[in-house]
Amino acid sequence: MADEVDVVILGMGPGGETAAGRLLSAGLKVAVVEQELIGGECAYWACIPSKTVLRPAEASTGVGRAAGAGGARLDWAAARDYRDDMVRHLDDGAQADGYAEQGALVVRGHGALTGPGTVQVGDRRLTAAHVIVATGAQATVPPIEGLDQVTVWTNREAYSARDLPERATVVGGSAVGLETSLFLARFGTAVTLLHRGDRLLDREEPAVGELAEQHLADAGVEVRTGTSPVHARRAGSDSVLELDDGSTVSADVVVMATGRRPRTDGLGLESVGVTTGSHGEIPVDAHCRAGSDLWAVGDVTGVMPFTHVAKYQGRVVADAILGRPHPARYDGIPRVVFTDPEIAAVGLTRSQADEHGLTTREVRLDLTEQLARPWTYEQEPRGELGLLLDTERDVLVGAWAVAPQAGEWIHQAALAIRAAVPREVLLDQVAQFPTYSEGYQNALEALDR
Ligand SMILES: Cc1cc2nc3c(=O)[nH]c(=O)nc-3n(C[C@H](O)[C@H](O)[C@H](O)COP(=O)(O)OP(=O)(O)OC[C@H]3O[C@@H](n4cnc5c(N)ncnc54)[C@H](O)[C@@H]3O)c2cc1C
Ligand SMILES: NC(=O)c1ccc[n+]([C@@H]2O[C@H](COP(=O)([O-])OP(=O)(O)OC[C@H]3O[C@@H](n4cnc5c(N)ncnc54)[C@H](O)[C@@H]3O)[C@@H](O)[C@H]2O)c1
Repeated sequence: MADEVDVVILGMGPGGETAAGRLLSAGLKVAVVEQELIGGECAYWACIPSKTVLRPAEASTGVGRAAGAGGARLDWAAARDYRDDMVRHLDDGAQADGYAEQGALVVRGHGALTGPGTVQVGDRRLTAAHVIVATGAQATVPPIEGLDQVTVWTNREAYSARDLPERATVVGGSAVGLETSLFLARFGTAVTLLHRGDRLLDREEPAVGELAEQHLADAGVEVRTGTSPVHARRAGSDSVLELDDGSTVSADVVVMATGRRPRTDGLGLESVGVTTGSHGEIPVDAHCRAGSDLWAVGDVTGVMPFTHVAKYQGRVVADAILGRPHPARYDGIPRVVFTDPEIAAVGLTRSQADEHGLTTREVRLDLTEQLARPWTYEQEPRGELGLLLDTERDVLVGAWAVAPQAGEWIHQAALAIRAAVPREVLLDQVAQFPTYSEGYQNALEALDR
């Protein structure tokens, strides 16, 4: 016999949870299916533990950077204990109880579509008017010969480790690679970061990658660009990578930060006529519709793999199911890397604007030359801001910042881009004093000159 509900949600990471919360509040009968832990990758092995252990690292160096303060000491055991509390000791019992109390049918196990509106979880069959696929993504490890001989970590091991290695080789020069390198280096690991491209964060403006490399080097990370591992081998207790430039790197652990792939294995997509895209993603329209009464949200859609996007898409789908559809827009979505200082960006890069045929003007501002806040904040101030203006529409289309707390104050640019706020309004807007946000006005004025 089948359990009949209004909506089945496959996967309870941030995307699934957001949709579930909204649909349950509206009084719908919802079944939530989870094969591991309610909360998903983000809550247990990604965003939450990584930001939790990066924070003491930032705070302790921040103390040293503030004149008259000093003497902060990092304590890995204490940081780890707090991290373990933050990830609920990998126990989602309270989450399951919470959903059950809200009226959800909580089903444990791997869910697979068996046809339109039907899902099989073990020997349990669910039928529903709508199915939302929110199964996320998993770390990919490149097929390097010999890798099975060495100690390999992905984000899961890095952010649940009890003990940290003395030496680590991190492969991948994007968000996970940068954050993990900084976290390990701050807690005393000797880190070599390998990146096959010429510049870190190569989807961002060139200046961003250059600043990222400089700040990581300042934190003691050895950054090696333009090289990748081609072979791995064990030498005693060492995990050795042989690189394509003929050199080798030895460490206790190799951390693979080489990207993620949508989780669609065994999902039964063929039973509902869905074919995945070239990166394994489930293609969706602007309402996150993947088929007739079939929806997909979060990393599995390959749209923008961030928790805030998964949550946004969860809202978009819930609203569509509840009869108040609105298309998702992604032009004002911030991208942040929690290094020290933080790296934040939103909108288009110059080369993307060129591809769109936009006429643009850009400005890059050293905030320490014009603002008071970097100097009141730390004695060796840091901070740069870049803006990209569409000169025909006279609105911002891109922004980036590499500066303390940039992830907090990028939102002004995000809203300006999303709402196409006219430049003259932005110029007339007043920021309180002193703040890094004042940089927007200086940068906009510099654009005029
Ligand atoms: C190290 C790291 C740090 C990150 N930090 C940030 C950050 O600071 N900010 C940010 O915005 N993003 C961050 N991200 C990205 C973020 O983790 C993802 O974008 C987010 O988790 C996506 O949410 P989701 O709901 O799509 O999927 P997930 O969080 O992956 O959840 C999917 C859930 O579906 C379940 N599932 C899968 N298949 C099935 C099935 N067939 N049946 C039942 N259940 C299933 C899984 O067990 C999982 O619980 C980080 C990623 C990594 C790796
Ligand atoms: N703060 C945040 O919001 C945050 C933090 C961490 C991760 N994330 C998200 O999680 C996702 C995963 O991050 P990521 O950094 O793992 O993935 P990514 O896809 O952004 O970057 C993968 C990196 O690995 C490299 N790489 C891939 N294959 C390789 C190979 N065979 N040899 C050498 N290098 C190789 C790529 O050049 C790239 O630098 C991203 O989409 C990211 O946005 C977000």
